[in-house]
Amino acid sequence: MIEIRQLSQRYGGSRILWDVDLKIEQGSCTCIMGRNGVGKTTLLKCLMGLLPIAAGEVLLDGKAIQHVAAHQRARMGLGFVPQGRDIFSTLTVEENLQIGLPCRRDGVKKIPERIFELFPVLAEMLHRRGGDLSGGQQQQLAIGRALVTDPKVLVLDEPNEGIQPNIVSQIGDVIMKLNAEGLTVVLVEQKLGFAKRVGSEFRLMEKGRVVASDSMAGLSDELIRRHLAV
Ligand SMILES: Nc1ncnc2c1ncn2[C@@H]1O[C@H](COP(=O)(O)OP(=O)(O)OP(=O)(O)O)[C@@H](O)[C@H]1O
Repeated sequence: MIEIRQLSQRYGGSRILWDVDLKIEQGSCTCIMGRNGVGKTTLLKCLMGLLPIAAGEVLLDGKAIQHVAAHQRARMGLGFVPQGRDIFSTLTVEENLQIGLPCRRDGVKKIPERIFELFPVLAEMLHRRGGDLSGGQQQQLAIGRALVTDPKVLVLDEPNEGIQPNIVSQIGDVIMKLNAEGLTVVLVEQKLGFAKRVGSEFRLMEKGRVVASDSMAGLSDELIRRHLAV
């Protein structure tokens, strides 16, 4: 479904991603893991078209999209929940959700009820300003906003960073439910327990390269010790 081939990326003079090869299978929940600074966020931004790439290919359903603009990738079915959430703090919850509507391929102009079934708190807070929500509520709003686009793939960058445990657990439930319904999920995740709970696949990064790829059951103690332990 998604294939990244020989992708390289640099910030100015420093090279961040080195010949990254990565496959994401349709219907999987793939966790991209690795220590701080190995290039996980940079890789997601390259996938989403938010950063230019120096070399390589990004394919969605066999079609090369590395030159396609970010807003068009959203229309093609890539939904993104960025690190830090990027909620519009002066807009209401409803307005934040409506931002996703123009990306829909089916022309639906109303926020689907499903979003409020998944995250009831968003219905309760509909007319509050985004900036007035707690961190956990903002994260639910960011996921809701991505789901409003009706994505084929939901891409999340550390959705649990700085969030209280009961909301982390709710977010995990929602991700697993959506994945069980067929939504492909790509997730940058540092929390090992969460990754093991929701993920079906892992991709391990070290110094700008993917160094191990397998089903989650194959994430051995040795790989954890070598590439994840701090
Ligand atoms: N805008 C930028 N300009 C220059 N260097 C950057 C920029 N953004 C990130 N970097 C550097 O690129 C490298 C990879 O960063 P990236 O954020 O992709 O890693 P990460 O694995 O997502 O880390 P974290 O888990 O801390 O978010 C780091 O060395 C970082 O300092």
